[in-house]
Amino acid sequence: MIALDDVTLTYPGRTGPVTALAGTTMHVAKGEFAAVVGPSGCGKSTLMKLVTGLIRPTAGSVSVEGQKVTGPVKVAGMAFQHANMLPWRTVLQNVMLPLEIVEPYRRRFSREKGAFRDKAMALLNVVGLGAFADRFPWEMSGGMQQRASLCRALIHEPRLLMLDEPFAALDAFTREELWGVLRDLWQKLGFTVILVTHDLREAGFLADTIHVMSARPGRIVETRRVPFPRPRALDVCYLPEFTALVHELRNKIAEVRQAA
Ligand SMILES: Nc1ncnc2c1ncn2[C@@H]1O[C@H](COP(=O)(O)OP(=O)(O)OP(=O)(O)O)[C@@H](O)[C@H]1O
Repeated sequence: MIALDDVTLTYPGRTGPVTALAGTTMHVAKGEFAAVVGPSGCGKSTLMKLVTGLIRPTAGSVSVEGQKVTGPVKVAGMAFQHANMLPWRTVLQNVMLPLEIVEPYRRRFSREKGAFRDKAMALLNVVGLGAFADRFPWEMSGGMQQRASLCRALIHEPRLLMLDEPFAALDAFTREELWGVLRDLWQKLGFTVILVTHDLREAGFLADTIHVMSARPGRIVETRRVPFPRPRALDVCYLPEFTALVHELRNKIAEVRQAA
């Protein structure tokens, strides 16, 4: 579904060119949950921008669903570390926002507002926010806002969900709660995911495949399949095999940081 082949990305930079990625190759199958981990500044966000078509590769190719990426990718939904809810809109209105912007929903919006509203409410119910639809974001906790942000990313039924450290700003308990929310949404809706994270336990719990990047200029130095069967419960994180996986990933990242 997603293919990066031998991708190089060089930013012009204010004090001279900065090569963020060099020779990056990564493939993600349809419906797969992929995680990308690596040292700080290795180009993870750059990789996300390339897949969503916000920037073009300097060399190599990026394709989504067999189509070369040449501009913003319509099949993708996105969520980031900060929920970035619009404070003057209620939670429900925030979740419905993409339907006012993204075609083909945009042209149908005024006619089908009732049906769209039902769709947004259904998603809010899945993430446990049904009763909070008419609240404003500033009346809710960070975890609740991040749940709403996942709904907003999924409201236009994207086939690809791009997540750039979506839970990094949350406390450990809320983060684990949200892992469960994301796991359930993914199992129910079947989209493909690329999750950028610094949290190796998060990657191990959620992903089918974990791609480890080298220090800048980033490339994928290892791809690990996560062997734990699904559906996964949080208990999986306490298995010795899980701890061993996290250790191996941590060692690999330490190694690539030292090599930089
Ligand atoms: N617009 C830009 N111009 C110049 N350099 C940039 C630009 N954007 C990113 N970079 C540089 O490219 C490298 C990769 O950046 P990127 O944000 O993709 O890394 P990252 O892995 O997401 O970082 P982090 O883990 O800290 O979030 C960094 O060294 C960064 O300083």
